[in-house]
Amino acid sequence: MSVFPRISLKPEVNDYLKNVFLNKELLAAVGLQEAESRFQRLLTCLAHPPGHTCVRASTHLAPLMEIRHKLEEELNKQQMCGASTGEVSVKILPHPSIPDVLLLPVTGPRPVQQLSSEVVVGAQCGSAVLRGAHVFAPGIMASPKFMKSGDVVSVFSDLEGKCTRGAKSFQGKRAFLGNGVAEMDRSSIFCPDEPAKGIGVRMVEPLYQSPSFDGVLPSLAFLQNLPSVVVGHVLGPCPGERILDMCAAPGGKTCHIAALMGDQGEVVALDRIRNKIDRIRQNAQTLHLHSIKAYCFNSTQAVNSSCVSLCPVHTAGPPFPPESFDRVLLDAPCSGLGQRPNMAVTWSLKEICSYQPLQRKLFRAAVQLLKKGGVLVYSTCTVTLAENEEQVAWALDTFPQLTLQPQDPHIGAEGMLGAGLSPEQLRLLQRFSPELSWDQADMPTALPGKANRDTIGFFIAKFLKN
Ligand SMILES: C[S@@+](CC[C@H](N)C(=O)[O-])C[C@H]1O[C@@H](n2cnc3c(N)ncnc32)[C@H](O)[C@@H]1O
Repeated sequence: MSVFPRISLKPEVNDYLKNVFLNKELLAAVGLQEAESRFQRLLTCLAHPPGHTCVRASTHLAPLMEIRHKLEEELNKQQMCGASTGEVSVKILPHPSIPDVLLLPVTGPRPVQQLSSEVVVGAQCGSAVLRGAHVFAPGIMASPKFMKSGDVVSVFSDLEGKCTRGAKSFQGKRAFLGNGVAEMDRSSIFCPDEPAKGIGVRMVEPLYQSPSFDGVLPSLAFLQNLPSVVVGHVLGPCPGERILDMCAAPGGKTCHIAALMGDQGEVVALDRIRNKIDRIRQNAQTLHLHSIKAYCFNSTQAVNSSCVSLCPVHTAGPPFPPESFDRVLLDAPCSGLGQRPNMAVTWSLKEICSYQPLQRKLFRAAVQLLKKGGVLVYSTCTVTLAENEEQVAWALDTFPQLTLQPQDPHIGAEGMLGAGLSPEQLRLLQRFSPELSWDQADMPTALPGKANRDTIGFFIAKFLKN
């Protein structure tokens, strides 16, 4: 049964994306029927959560199997206390080829009966609930007039952001997420004097079942999408190196890089949004990582060409002299169209298309800041050609000193046709394309086999500066 049949897009965005997936090169290679079918599968799978929860284990602090065991104990304890949404004992599997990844199955959609008492949450909160979270009070938009702690309610996601906070009911476009028990009265959730914090509704019958990780072994288990963990490994940082993470907040990849270096060396993390810098620092502290230096800075301006040899390299913050870093990660701001689950994108085509120029400005800075012989990794969590393969074609044209490099691990698909790249170049790219296997006979039905294919949409390119 398909509960959220398709992601909802503005018609102009739908047409744009359809043209991407039905581009001439791809049509010539796979034919109209297969290209159409991939696009339709994409729209369907984006609305559903991946079939697993991916945990990056802090193997710089403890061996993987010890973390796996502790996590199983904790999550099973939670279930026995009735605090979790699960019914059967939690089984955690190590990823077959990535040494710091643990996988937990997500099951669903399950048949759940809708109730008359309804709570409506924002779309972002709704996506988190579909991935195993409880409903946190700030995410609640509407609740019944007399809702008391202990009431059993059905939870819905407001797909178009049209529900006003504090509403008593909502009839707009929404999706059912499952049933839960209110942990707060309505008056506390919408208290005008003090913003509500903590769990507002504890999910007991979620449509998609997976353990809630709220506060579980925070220093040892970090929730991260599988392709994002792959990025850290592809970058391949070594102890003692100096690494730049140009768009770093909230710091998931920054912390992974520092962990892979055994916390030896320096990881410089930049982000242009001030309050997000605290998240990077908090995450670094929670994961006991000391080699991270986080700065609020616009990375398009991170190169200081006038201070080539004057500035002491390892002490100053941004801007940096050219060729300051051994490796650079550009995990670029993007249109985010690969994110799952995502039931509705309300952005206009203009917004979707606004990222390519910014990504190029950031890329120029990245190339300048990288030492000769250094590695640059470019990644996005979107599915357009304009932000992925076309950027690679532009980069290879603009910077003759860059060459594409093989990636390790390479567990996703190759790059997508449509940007004029050669078959050899496409093979060096890594695109996570859930639509290739969604609903197909060759999709493994169980973990760990399913994990590499049933991911968010994501793109990774690795360059060497010669
Ligand atoms: C895809 S998110 C990064 C996610 C992060 N790498 C992680 O793994 O946790 C992109 C980030 O780029 C930041 N950003 C956007 N424009 C920027 C700029 N000009 N300079 C620095 N950061 C920027 C955004 O604030 C956002 O946090």
